[in-house]
Amino acid sequence: MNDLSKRILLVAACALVDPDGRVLLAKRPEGKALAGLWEFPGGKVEVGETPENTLVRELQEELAIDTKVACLAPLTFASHTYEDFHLLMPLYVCRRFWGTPQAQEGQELKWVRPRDMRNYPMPPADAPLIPFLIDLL
Ligand SMILES: Nc1nc2c([nH]c(=O)n2[C@H]2C[C@H](O)[C@@H](COP(=O)(O)OP(=O)(O)OP(=O)(O)O)O2)c(=O)[nH]1
Repeated sequence: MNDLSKRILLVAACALVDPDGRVLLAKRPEGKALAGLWEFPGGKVEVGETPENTLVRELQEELAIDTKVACLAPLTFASHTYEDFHLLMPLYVCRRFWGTPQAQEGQELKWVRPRDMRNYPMPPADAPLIPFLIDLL
């Protein structure tokens, strides 16, 4: 199968930033694809959603925090071919949210400085995103 015959999966991801310039990573639970890897919170963009809507929903579902579309700033994106699909993943930055992130799905959470992210194994699509966060923060 060549790349062009794969479906494009649109996933919205968020770099939540704390006042110290650290970014929240979540460990993908056992049993899921890419289990054990550290990822940015987010998820698939559902029919009828904008990527920003998706993030407001996912941040509430996964972390029980509230934010607003206006608090999500686009930073960059990932474009990566996996075996079953091609991932297109816009990455947003969010510094303004309400509540303290608490894992709602048993995921381990960690606030990590971008320069330390190389110590946290991430999905292959995510590696090219790290330099953008290092530059920003
Ligand atoms: N949320 C998120 N997903 C990522 C990242 N990097 C990366 O390759 N992905 C991939 C993993 C999944 O294939 C897809 C996200 O899908 P998802 O989190 O909504 O769905 P999932 O695989 O957990 O499965 P499910 O909800 O359908 O059970 O994007 C990342 O940094 N954050």
